Amino acid sequence: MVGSESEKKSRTEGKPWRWIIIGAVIALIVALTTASMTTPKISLFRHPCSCSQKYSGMVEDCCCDYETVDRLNEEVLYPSLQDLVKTPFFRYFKVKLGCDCPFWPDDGMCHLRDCSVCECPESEFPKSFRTPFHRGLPSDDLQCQEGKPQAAVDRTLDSKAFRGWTEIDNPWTNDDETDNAEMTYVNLQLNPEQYTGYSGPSARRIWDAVYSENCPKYPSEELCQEERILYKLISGLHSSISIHIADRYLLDKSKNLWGCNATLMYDRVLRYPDRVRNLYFTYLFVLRAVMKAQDYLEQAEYDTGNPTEDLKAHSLMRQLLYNPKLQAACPLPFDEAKLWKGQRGPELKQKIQEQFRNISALMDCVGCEKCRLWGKLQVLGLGTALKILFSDNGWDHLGQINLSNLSTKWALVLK
Ligand SMILES: Cc1cc2nc3c(=O)[nH]c(=O)nc-3n(C[C@H](O)[C@H](O)[C@H](O)COP(=O)(O)OP(=O)(O)OC[C@H]3O[C@@H](n4cnc5c(N)ncnc54)[C@H](O)[C@@H]3O)c2cc1C
Repeated sequence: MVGSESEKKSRTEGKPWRWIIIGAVIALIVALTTASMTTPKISLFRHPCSCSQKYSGMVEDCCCDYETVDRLNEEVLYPSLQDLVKTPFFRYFKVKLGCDCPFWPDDGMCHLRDCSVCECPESEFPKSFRTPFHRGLPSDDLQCQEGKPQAAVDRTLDSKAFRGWTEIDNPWTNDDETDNAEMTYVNLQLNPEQYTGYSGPSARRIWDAVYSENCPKYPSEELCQEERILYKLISGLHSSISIHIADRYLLDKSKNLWGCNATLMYDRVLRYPDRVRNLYFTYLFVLRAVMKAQDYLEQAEYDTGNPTEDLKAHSLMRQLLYNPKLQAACPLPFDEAKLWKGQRGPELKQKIQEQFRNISALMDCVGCEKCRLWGKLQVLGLGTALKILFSDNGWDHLGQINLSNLSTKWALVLK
């Protein structure tokens, strides 16, 4: 999978691939917060075959150009998000990790979540997973986990002072987040998005369902702008997932050596310009949601029970929201006011909302716990961005919402 040394070198020279990580910025700020926001030194623009293609001009359907996105990401968003995601407010994510797949409950995949949380026979379960603070890779003999042992989520929480989140409802997503009995907290810093070994029919089935049933392939003459946007959001998310897999790849299992798999990154994303463009699109869409929610994010309470860290989170958030470079260079990353205008507007919105809810529900069918965690987090981030941008009652309506998990989700998108 990994290319030759010279090939790899040529692919790793040049600009850092930082913007990608922010790409999901709005899965929002949530994805942001994670350790997965490392800085792969892959050059998007000087790849030997991708035709040293430099992306230029306006990002399609957006109001900002490629060069500006690259610059803002490198100078403002990426560094800010790196700090933000480490604060307790952003690093804890409340999630229902149970596998309640509503579409094909009997395909034998859903029991896998239990494997990773310890219903495997003791002999099958890596010892390292029983040690609360273990972070390395356990031996590779976990029979009942789809993917590999590294697919299991580390549920260690490192702060006793942490207060916990109040949940909110979102018409764009499927989860009932008020069902506390089934929710669990995860420290995202301990569970970076990375290669897990999850692939094959189960993974393929999810992606097929996402695209074919809920979000038809683009380009298609029959797609209107709103449908095209849904497709691009999902494709951008898919690119982001593939890039994270490539960025933190298990290069040598016997040595537990992790690093960037440049070949995989190229094969899955960089060689397809539309996948790269869709990543930029998703990035700007999420960024617009963050900027639209500026007042809300500024006034929100960042309260995890750790005053010093919470103050820091608030201050970092303010620095990000009021960054003069950001305001000047890209004041309106995406113009949501153009959408849902035609006669079919309300009907179309309902349809797309339902499709996105289906995609959200599909995350419960992902047969690898860590992939499910990140899939849910990022879809939640996108769902939050959709809610911010397309709420019927306008953004003020969201003033009643408790920020806690909302911002976590945003962080994800922004990652
Ligand atoms: C929600 C979810 C989360 C996942 N998280 C992880 C993870 O954290 N770690 C991990 O190791 N694995 C993860 N996986 C599995 C991973 O996404 C791949 O499915 C797996 O690595 C197999 O890859 P593949 O080469 O078969 O292509 P896949 O990525 O499975 O793609 C399937 C098909 O979709 C199309 N496609 C691919 N990319 C795009 C795009 N950007 N836009 C439009 N179409 C596209 C192509 O036709 C491709 O053949 C996840 C899967 C899902 C469904």
